[in-house]
Amino acid sequence: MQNLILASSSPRRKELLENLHLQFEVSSSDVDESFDPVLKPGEIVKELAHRKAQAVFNKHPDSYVIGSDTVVVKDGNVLGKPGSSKEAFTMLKSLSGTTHSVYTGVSIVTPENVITFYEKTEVVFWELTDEEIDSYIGTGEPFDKAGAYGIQGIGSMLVKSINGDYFSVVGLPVSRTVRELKKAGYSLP
Ligand SMILES: Cc1cn([C@H]2C[C@H](O)[C@@H](COP(=O)(O)OP(=O)(O)OP(=O)(O)O)O2)c(=O)[nH]c1=O
Repeated sequence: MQNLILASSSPRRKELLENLHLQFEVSSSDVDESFDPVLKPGEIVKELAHRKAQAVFNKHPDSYVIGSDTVVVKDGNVLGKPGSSKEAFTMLKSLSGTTHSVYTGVSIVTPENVITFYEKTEVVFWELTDEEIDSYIGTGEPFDKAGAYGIQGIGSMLVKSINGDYFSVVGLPVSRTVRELKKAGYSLP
């Protein structure tokens, strides 16, 4: 049985992979999450996902390791996690009443292969009043999430529609990940 590791500290990613009833461990390592701003968003999330997976693989070189990274992109600006309430407000205000893209990169590093891909999902937000934005920030939910919202939580109230994989917005495009894992040589139970 091959050893599977999710290289992530995100409780959401763990939960999404658990839904598949696969046996895996969780391990994360601090990687530098800075990126070259001239890169396209798909390349950024692939690079960061690969960095996360490779760092854990280096410590467990006989394992199958999955790393992932999510960013929100609005008008060419790449939004990560907000560092303050003010930044969360600016992010949510920019997303209000418009469409943005969520990019999630996934990298699978194994003793024989490296497979890295990304998924893009379009998300449409309702028009939000400043009061609605402030009260959402007051819930504390935005702070550990790219773009300052969580579609799976109270942030679901902000979302009018999506086009693409819901699970990718939450942080891991599970169905594509499993297909790529199989291609990488992982035997599903
Ligand atoms: C847009 C959006 C993002 N997110 C989360 C997914 C990611 O956890 C987070 C983006 O930060 P990431 O840097 O991708 O991940 P992370 O730091 O949480 O975890 P790790 O690097 O250890 O794997 O934003 C949601 O939970 N819901 C959403 O709707």
